[in-house]
Amino acid sequence: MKITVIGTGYVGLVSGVCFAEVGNTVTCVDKIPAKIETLKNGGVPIYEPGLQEIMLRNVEEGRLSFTTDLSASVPDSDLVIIAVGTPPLPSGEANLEYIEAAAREIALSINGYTVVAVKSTVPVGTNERVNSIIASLTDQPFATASMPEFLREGSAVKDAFNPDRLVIGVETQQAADMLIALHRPLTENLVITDIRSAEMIKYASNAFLATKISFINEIANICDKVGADVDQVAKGMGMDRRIGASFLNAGIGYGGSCFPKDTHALIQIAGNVEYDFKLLKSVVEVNQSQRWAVIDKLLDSLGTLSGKKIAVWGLAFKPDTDDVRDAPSLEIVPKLVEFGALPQVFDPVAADNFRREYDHPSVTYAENAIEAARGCDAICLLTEWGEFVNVDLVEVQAVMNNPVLIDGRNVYSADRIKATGLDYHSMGRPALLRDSFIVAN
Ligand SMILES: NC(=O)c1ccc[n+]([C@@H]2O[C@H](COP(=O)([O-])OP(=O)(O)OC[C@H]3O[C@@H](n4cnc5c(N)ncnc54)[C@H](O)[C@@H]3O)[C@@H](O)[C@H]2O)c1
Ligand SMILES: O=c1ccn([C@@H]2O[C@H](COP(=O)(O)OP(=O)(O)O[C@H]3O[C@H](CO)[C@@H](O)[C@H](O)[C@H]3O)[C@@H](O)[C@H]2O)c(=O)[nH]1
Repeated sequence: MKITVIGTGYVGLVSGVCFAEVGNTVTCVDKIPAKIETLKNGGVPIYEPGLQEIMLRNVEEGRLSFTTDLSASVPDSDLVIIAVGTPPLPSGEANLEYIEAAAREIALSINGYTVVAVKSTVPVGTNERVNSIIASLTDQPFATASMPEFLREGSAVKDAFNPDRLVIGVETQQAADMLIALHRPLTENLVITDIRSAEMIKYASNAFLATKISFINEIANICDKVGADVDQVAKGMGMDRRIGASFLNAGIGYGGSCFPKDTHALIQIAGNVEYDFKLLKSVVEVNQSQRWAVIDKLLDSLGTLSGKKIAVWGLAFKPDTDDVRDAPSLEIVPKLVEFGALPQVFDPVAADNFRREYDHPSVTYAENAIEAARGCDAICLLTEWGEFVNVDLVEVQAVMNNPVLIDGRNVYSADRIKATGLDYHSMGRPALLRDSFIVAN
């Protein structure tokens, strides 16, 4: 099958590589010449473990190419996938200008029967809008489809090749047959449904995962007060298959390019049909206040933050990515500065992206975890990179001015903390350091 993918962000690039790997001929298009230049030279404009190797192999074997010229590849394609951004508008609604522009460009280039599938996360009704834009600009035969993407940054390659399920929203059997054939090599778990339901599945999935995170974070806050351990609570809950163990890691809340944007968008989608999505509004509110828990714990430990050197470990919204979109660090570090603190920050790959979003003379950039900790009055771990998880805590304590460690992701065991004299604070694990705390793994 000949496929054009429009947009070379995470979704466009990873799905382009994935569909090439299973035997299709794929052209990835982006309107940013620098991105296409990087890709043509064998580079990857995003940080995604494992992607480059598969990408280069598919280029070498002639199944994958890159261009800025949409009109050159669309006419030959059986399938055109729209994977452009849908960033939030100030109202929280998804900005659909890139989707609509792509639909117009596709309409002017299609030649013969083509399926146009939207992979971007879009509100219910958007595929119908894409359909009417294309229909208004061409008399060529086409069908539209919704193919929401469920990959996670940092494990995008693994997710793309081992999906739990794939969702295909279609309205003709011909389009269904084509898209089933395309996805079968990846999984047997295909949900073939109508377009509106497919669009909704994506938002509902992200909103539910965000709900799990805010739920366990509130349980963590209660554990902090009643002297329990949220990790043990999550373990005990998660073994019930009706609940499931994943997405119950308490911490400083969710960030990234999807959960914050998509929860706000779903609240708006509901509001547009006069439905007040009370539960999801609370999920968002809990997530916001969870970020301040780090500051509260610092204030409890240090009294004041004015003039204090605070090491910040991790700036990316999660490990294994350089993405800082809606990262907790982008609110926590400015708040530290507002309180008069002097943050010493370190992230293995996201420091440049962070600095582009927030640059302040009070912030210094360290070369590694130990250098960030040197002379500090406290450390805040915001992202659970391996470098922080596996650090020698005895060495860390030795270089600090004052041994306070706020573990925003609950990564350290009781044994490791007890081997130090660190004044350790986690998110909902006050029971951890009690002598009577016994756990068997
Ligand atoms: N990032 C993720 O992990 C993820 C996962 C699942 C779904 N999604 C959804 O997928 C969509 C894309 O996300 P992303 O993070 O890959 O986006 P992104 O913003 O990183 O990349 C989008 C790319 O599309 C290009 N583009 C925009 N209009 C174009 C046009 N007319 N022609 C050619 N190129 C064009 C842009 O230049 C940009 O490079 C969003 O709706 C997002 O919510 C993202
Ligand atoms: O138990 C957990 C799990 C995650 N997080 C946080 O939640 C955020 C999102 O994490 P994750 O879901 O792993 O990353 P994303 O790449 O944002 O992926 C989500 O968003 C994508 C874009 O829509 C979807 O495709 C994925 O299925 C969905 O998991 C991060 O800040 C994590 O730190 C927690 O705090 N606790």
